[in-house]
Amino acid sequence: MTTALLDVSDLRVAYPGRGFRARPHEVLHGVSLAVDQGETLGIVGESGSGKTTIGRAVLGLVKPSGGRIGFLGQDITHCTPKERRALARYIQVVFQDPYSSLNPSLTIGDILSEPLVVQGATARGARARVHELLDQVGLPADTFARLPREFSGGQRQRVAIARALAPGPKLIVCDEPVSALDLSTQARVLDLFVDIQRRTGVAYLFISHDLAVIRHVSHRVSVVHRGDIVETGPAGRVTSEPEHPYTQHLLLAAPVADPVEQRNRRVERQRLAAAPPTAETHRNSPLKQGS
Ligand SMILES: Nc1ncnc2c1ncn2[C@@H]1O[C@H](COP(=O)(O)OP(=O)(O)OP(=O)(O)O)[C@@H](O)[C@H]1O
Repeated sequence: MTTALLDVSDLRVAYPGRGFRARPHEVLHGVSLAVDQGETLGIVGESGSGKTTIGRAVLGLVKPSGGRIGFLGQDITHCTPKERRALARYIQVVFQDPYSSLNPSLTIGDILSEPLVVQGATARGARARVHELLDQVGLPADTFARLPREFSGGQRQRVAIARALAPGPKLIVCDEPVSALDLSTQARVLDLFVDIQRRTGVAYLFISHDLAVIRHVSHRVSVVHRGDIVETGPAGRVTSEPEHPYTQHLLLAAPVADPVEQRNRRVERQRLAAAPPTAETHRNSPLKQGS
């Protein structure tokens, strides 16, 4: 049996309650998922469902109240700060906002060199590696000496991707990495993620509220609803023939260009809301035919 790269089982996270004697508020109720080497697991769900909290727990940014997070067979649920710093060599992150995630006073060259020098690279070695990374994410060599403010959102997100790639990680947690970008830039950046994975074999835990984005990049998809995973399966199947009523609702709520299709979906959504589907109604659903 091969060990999954990331193996999360029965993960629970509770945030502190607000106010005097308020009780902790549990937002993940026992989430289990696994990501294999070189695989993309998409995490999709509505706002507030707990997607970001899953990513933050994997990154060690929130403390689980229960469950286990394994990485290459090691238990990383409760790491010390020192162990967490060592793990940064293997687990990296790309956040949503390319504007706030880069230090505005450093050149791109310095931003990208820093993690390499921390790992022990010489200034010359780091410089050569940064040029390689810029090339890998499709940015010109003169990017090195420039500041983040000189770049568009899409270009900044390419810098953020290069920074995540710098230590040669095995897993990147991507938290809504294209949702601040316009549609055509989104498509190019998503293609870049796919291309980088082909070349490097890195795995992604890819978080998005957008089913179309998730479908584009994922091998498998887990659907999160109110702190639980309600469905996991191959991306094509989950995003076109969902089994769980919540995923069906999510698919019907996604915007489509064709106004007739949009109307059909609205009617189907209302029907689903009025009567949760049985196996029979699901078989006859328009989702099974058109999407
Ligand atoms: N630091 C925090 N303190 C208290 N509650 C929090 C905190 N962060 C998130 N929550 C709550 O936890 C729940 C899950 O939030 P989370 O950000 O994980 O959801 P999400 O699916 O990523 O949503 P979005 O797509 O809007 O970011 C929400 O009810 C949210 O209000």
